Amino acid sequence: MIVKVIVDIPTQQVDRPFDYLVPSELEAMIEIGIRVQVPFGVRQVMAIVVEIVEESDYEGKLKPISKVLDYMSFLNEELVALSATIASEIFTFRINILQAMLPSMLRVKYENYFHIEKPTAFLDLTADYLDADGTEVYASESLVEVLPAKLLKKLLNDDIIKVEYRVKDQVTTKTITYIDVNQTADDYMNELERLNKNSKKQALLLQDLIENRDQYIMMKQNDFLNHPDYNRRLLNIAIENQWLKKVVKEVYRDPLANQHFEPSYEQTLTNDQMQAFTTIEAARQAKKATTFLLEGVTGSGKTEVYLQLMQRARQDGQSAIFLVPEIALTPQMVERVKSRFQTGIAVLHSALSVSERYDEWRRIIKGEATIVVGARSSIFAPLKNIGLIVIDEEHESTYKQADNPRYHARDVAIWRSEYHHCPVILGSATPSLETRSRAEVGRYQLLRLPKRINERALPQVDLVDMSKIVGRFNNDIFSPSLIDKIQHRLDAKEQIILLLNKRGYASYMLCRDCGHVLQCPRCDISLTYHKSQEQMKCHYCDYHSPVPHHCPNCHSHNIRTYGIGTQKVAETIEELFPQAKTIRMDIDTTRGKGQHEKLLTAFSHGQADILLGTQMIAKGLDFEKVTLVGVINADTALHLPDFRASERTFQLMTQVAGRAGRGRYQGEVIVQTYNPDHYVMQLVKQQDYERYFYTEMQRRHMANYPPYFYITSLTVSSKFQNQAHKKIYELKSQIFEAVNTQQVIILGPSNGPAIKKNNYYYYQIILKYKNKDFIQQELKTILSQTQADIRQGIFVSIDHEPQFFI
Ligand SMILES: Nc1ncnc2c1ncn2[C@@H]1O[C@H](COP(=O)(O)OP(=O)(O)OP(=O)(O)O)[C@@H](O)[C@H]1O
Ligand SMILES: [Zn+2]
Ligand SMILES: [Zn+2]
Repeated sequence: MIVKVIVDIPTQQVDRPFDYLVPSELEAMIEIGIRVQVPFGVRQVMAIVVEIVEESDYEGKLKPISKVLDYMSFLNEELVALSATIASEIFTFRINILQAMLPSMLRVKYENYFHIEKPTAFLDLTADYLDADGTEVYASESLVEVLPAKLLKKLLNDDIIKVEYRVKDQVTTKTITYIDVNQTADDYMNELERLNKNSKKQALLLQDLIENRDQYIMMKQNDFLNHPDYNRRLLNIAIENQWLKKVVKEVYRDPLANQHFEPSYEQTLTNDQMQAFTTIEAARQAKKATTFLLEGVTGSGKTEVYLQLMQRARQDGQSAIFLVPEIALTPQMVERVKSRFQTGIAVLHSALSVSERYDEWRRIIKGEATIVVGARSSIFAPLKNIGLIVIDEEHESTYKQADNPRYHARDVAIWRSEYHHCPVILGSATPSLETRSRAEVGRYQLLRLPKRINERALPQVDLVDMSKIVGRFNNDIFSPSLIDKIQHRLDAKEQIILLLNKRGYASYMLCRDCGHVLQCPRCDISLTYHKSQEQMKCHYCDYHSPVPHHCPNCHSHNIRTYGIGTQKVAETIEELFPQAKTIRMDIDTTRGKGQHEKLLTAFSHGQADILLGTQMIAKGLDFEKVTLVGVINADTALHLPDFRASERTFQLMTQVAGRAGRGRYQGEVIVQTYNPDHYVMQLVKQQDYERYFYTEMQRRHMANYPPYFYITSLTVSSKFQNQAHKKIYELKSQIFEAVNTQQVIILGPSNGPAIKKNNYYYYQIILKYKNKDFIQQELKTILSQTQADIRQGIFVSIDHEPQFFI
């Protein structure tokens, strides 16, 4: 057997398959997508099997692979083939894509352990190879050395043993402590007779052990301790006297096992929903890889359409992928999927432990989970026979990976759909301009849900001009009209969502005497004030320092924080509405695992009147009693130097406004802004996505921005400013000479000082072009030079369709 592998060396020269011999004893372990270790030059490297062949074209003598690193493959043929396409489309190496496709737990240092699931079967089958009969001994990597690969494979396939990944130096296994009986009832009788008459509790326990001995067999320690007459001291005595013994067992926890989901049933679709449903369902049945844009206003029932379509796919034995922008922010969505389907769902959540995640992947590969819910990287879930891919809130920038490999989940979804001949749904109330314009020209099929469910009205949006308010009232946070509306809703016992738009905005520290702003010494930005930890922090690197009491520049004590944080707003709410209960959601209050969910559940159960938060509260929430949404500061991000600044502002405002009035009561929205005449604010007020789309398209057209032009950014970074500076100009002239400058517009680098992040200096140029053919080859050339650049300490990155700029 010969395998073709891609080695884990990200350079152009080796970005192709290499042939290796498989020693016959390892053949049984080989699968496509499995990681192996191979000799490469003078060293051993990791490699991924991309093809299994019988013969090689290679002239020389083939070397054998040294080791098999996995016991099961997390990739399949489809994904391995796709990795080549993606790599060439986004200017990176194939190994980078393959690595990104693997579950993240394989990217950390881990050890394999074997857990023996079926001891009897295990002992029967391995009797010829193992002399000891204790199964514990073999529950480690050493099993590989003792058993032939074929047998090992059989044990794994038949679930007799299971591989468990444990992160090195980190205990991830969860245990439960049991207590167990250690003597016979007669023995307990004897003990009771010998017992000092004053030991009442002990007597009670022994009495019960005599009468109900069976109940103490493998009893959970907690159950014992919860017994009203027992306590820890008693347990310790019982163990010392050997009446009882302790047994510690590992548990494999299904992250969703303890959660109960009320089953939800299919709703009768509205006419608009029905139309979308039947069109997409027809494409699925006809095995057409059509991409649909489901453009539906907030609360129009997009999710119900996804769920019913996934249900149909499942009924036909197909699988489905459902992508959400961020799992932690969308607990309600996960709950809706769970409660509809109950079983066979894998939720790929970054907060899962390594072993939990391993279990989820294994269920996907074994076909036990056919619906995968997750964020961006779940688009690589190794499902077979996909019948539908859904990308909810398709406009979110989180679908594009910000660092290498810079893939966009939407593109991957469309490629996969072509392989599986299945439809893709891109859903949003505010589609990205790229997507909406593709629907315009027919590359995607546009389906609309223009109305809310049950003909509910969209909430009324009012703009409040803050420039007329600041300084005239007691506080600069709430306008009188917002205060008025909040009071009104509180009186009516309805709920309120308040958004503090922190995008492009932070609290910094400024000296009132000399104007000095506290800066990060390693980066080019001001430090942000974090009240909860009383620290100044850098948002680019991990630099932090205590809050200074005097200005480091002029020593004045007149140094203060500027800008508002959620904490400050929460304090103001408390002053203004002492009777109201507020839940605050921001990075500080949601740090713990499951914390988002807890806060949102509390709010949905009516345990608070006001939900105050940053943009994390804008997405997908469906609370029926929310009738007022207040945006405290709408335009902090409007003037960022980014051509998508207004698009993002429009999307955020529309999304958050959409949280109001989803139930029986009419909703309203107050948007506080310093730019009430700005077209974005006007269109937010009118809640008119279509008008917004055409207006914005015109602006993009005039400035030659996407979707009229493609954009690729080239970023150079180095610890030495002059080196980075020199390199960016070299690249610029290299491109200038190689391409037709009628076809490719080169912008930058900007004349300002270099951006400095974490002690690296950054320069960027932007390429704009209408036709990829004019630039493709040159970008590949630049990619092929990167290895040589790295040796000189210069990092060049190519970002096709960047979401953010430096
Ligand atoms: N056909 C239907 N009949 C009755 N209720 C429905 C129907 N479809 C959806 N709903 C309900 O209407 C509400 C809004 O629907 P849903 O959350 O699916 O809208 P959405 O378009 O996904 O919302 P958003 O994009 O604003 O998050 C939900 O509470 C949902 O259960
Ligand atoms: Zn910094
Ligand atoms: Zn000063």
